[in-house]
Order: sequence, then structure tokens, then C-alpha cells
Amino acid sequence: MSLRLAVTAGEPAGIGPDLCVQIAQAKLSTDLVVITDPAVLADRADSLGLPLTLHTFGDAGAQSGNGHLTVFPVPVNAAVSPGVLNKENGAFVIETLRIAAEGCVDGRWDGIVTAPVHKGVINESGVLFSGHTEYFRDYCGVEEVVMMLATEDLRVALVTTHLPLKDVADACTGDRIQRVSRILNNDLQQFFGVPAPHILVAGLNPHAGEDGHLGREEIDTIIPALNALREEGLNLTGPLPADTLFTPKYLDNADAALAMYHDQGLPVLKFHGFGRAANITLGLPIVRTSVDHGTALDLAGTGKADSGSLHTAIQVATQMATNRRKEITQ
Ligand SMILES: NC(=O)C1=CN([C@@H]2O[C@H](COP(=O)(O)OP(=O)(O)OC[C@H]3O[C@@H](n4cnc5c(N)ncnc54)[C@H](O)[C@@H]3O)[C@@H](O)[C@H]2O)C=CC1
Ligand SMILES: NCC(=O)COP(=O)(O)O
Repeated sequence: MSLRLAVTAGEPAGIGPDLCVQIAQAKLSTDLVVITDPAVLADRADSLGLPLTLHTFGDAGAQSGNGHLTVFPVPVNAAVSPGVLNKENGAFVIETLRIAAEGCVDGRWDGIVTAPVHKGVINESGVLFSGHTEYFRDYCGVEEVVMMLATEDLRVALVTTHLPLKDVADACTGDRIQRVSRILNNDLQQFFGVPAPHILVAGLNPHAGEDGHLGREEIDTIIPALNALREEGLNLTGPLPADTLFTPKYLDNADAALAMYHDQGLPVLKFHGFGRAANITLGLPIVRTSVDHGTALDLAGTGKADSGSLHTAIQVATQMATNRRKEITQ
């Protein structure tokens, strides 16, 4: 049976609908079902001047690719104008995520690929929301998940995700570093065919603390956590100063880098491969990938949005879902 992925089109005023219309133009090897309001897609196809035939999920002959798109319809709450946020649609966006997760759990599809949402407007709509990563973690009832962004030749995972910088040091506990490292190690084996992952771990402070003179988190927390993980058999190098970790000397012999926080790891990844990377949630019982960028409100409806990252996210989700299926049938 061929794989089917759900694609949430994300914030309706952002570039998510544009990207869905754009990928529908290609010949697709994975069956896609886009979860959104079909009228938003039709309007966006008109703005972009691209052909689009819409089908409803479950209908005979429903297909995606070559100018067709299968849609699981969810109505928006308020009319959509490209580039203009409307908090009335916050609940709609969350409902598309809920349907995507529900369909994964009940087997309607094999994984989820998410187009970008706008965290600010969702919170303004009255829904507390940090990101998809945390949403799917809570939906699936797991304690820990890991955000990893990956291009073809660089993988960067994070110990902490969406929280204010002032809270990062306290959040990098030994327990969390251990849980995140185990998930990263396990999922690199399970989904990405890396039999014995070598993981580079960044310190938190400049120069990885300079022997305690620039911060004690390395000595008090990170080194003991890494030593305990080494006892379990994980192949870890670090804590390394983050400013030199991302150089070929280290990266050439590693399978992934583990950064302590969002803006320690992601600027490097995006400088290296923005538009070609996927954002992957590890540690979930379902497959979920996403694009490496946000809603780009400035580009919605203009035809200037690059769909490269959505293509990558679909490819990676297909690979992960294939490996998960193999595991289940073994
Ligand atoms: N997966 C997700 O749902 C993500 C959502 N976001 C959300 O997106 C919103 C906007 O975030 P920003 O920091 O402004 O980042 P952004 O990624 O939306 O935009 C940053 C810059 O990159 C450009 N850009 C982004 N995607 C592009 C594409 N596909 N093709 C060409 N250019 C592109 C934009 O035009 C802008 O100049 C925020 O609410 C943020 O939380 C951000 C990252 C991921
Ligand atoms: N910087 C990554 C990002 O904001 C996407 O997060 P998520 O919505 O995938 O959790």
C-alpha cells in the first residue's frame, strides 16, 4: 500500500497555501492530503496563476500532483487576505493540527507535514501555543520530544526549543540533556539508518564555560550528564564550544550536533541550507516533519515563496514513515 501523508497548510494568510498549490504542480510519489479550507487554496491558486483541481478526501478519483490536490476540508472562521493576520482564524489553525494528529493515530495517513503557523496570532486568539513540536508532544502524551533540523549533510538537534533566552540555563537540566540525547540517538538509528550515531554536544556558555570562569553549567550539569550517557554506550563528543563545533574538523566525523538552545543551533543550519532543510520532531509515536521557515507574510500570494523546504519535509516524512512501516511489519 502506498504511503499517504497529511499536509497542514498552516496560517491561511501566510505562504503555507501558496506552497501547497506549488507542490501540487509536481508529479508526486507520495499520496498527499492537505488539511485546510479548499476555498483558501483555490483563491491562492488564482493569485499565483497556477492550475489547481481540488478533490475531497475519500472521494473516488481523489489525487494529488500534476495540478490536482486532495483536501480534507476544514472551514476558516474569517475571510482570508494574503499577508494579513486575523486572530479569528487561530482556532481554525489548531483544528487542522488536531485533525492531522488524529488521522495519524487512527491510520488514515502515515505521517504529518506541517506548513508554517504564526505562533503570535494563535496566542492572540486565546490559545496558548509554543509551536507544533510542543503541540504534538502534548497531543501524543509523551514527556519529551526533540526538535531536529536537517539538510542532506547537517543535522542539528536542540535540547530546548521555544522559550525565552533567560530561561534556557535552568531548562538545560541533566535529566533533559539525557532524555533528549537518548531520543536523538535512538531516532537516528530507527529512522535515518545510522547504526551507531556520533553526536557532538555544544556547551551552553562561551568557550564551553572556560573551565568554570565563564559559567559553571558545563562542570555542574552537562559533563556529568554526558558521562552518564557514555556509560550507557552513547558516542558523544563534548561539551564543545559552540562557536567551533560547527566546523569541518568536528562535523566531518559526526552524525548530528546537539545544541543547547534554538538560536545556538538553528542560525548555523539555516545559513548552511535555508530552503533545503526539514524540521523533524523526534520522539513522537507519529511521524511529523515541517518546513525550515515561517509564515513569510511578506511573500503570501506573490509567487515568490520557495517550496524547496516543503519538498524536503515531504521526502523526509516519506523516509521516516517507510522505516516505521518496515519496523511494524517485521
Ligand atoms: N514551522 C513553523 O510553523 C514555523 C513558524 N514560524 C513562525 O513564522 C512567523 C514569522 O517568522 P519569521 O521569524 O518572520 O520567519 P520567516 O521564516 O517567516 O521569514 C524570515 C525571512 O525569510 C523569508 N522566507 C521565509 N520562508 C521563505 C520561503 N519559503 N521562500 C522565500 N523566502 C522565505 C521571509 O520572506 C523573511 O524575509 C512567526 O510567527 C514564527 O513563529 C517560524 C518558523 C517555523
Ligand atoms: N524555529 C522552528 C520553529 O519555530 C518551528 O517550530 P514548530 O512549530 O515546528 O515547533
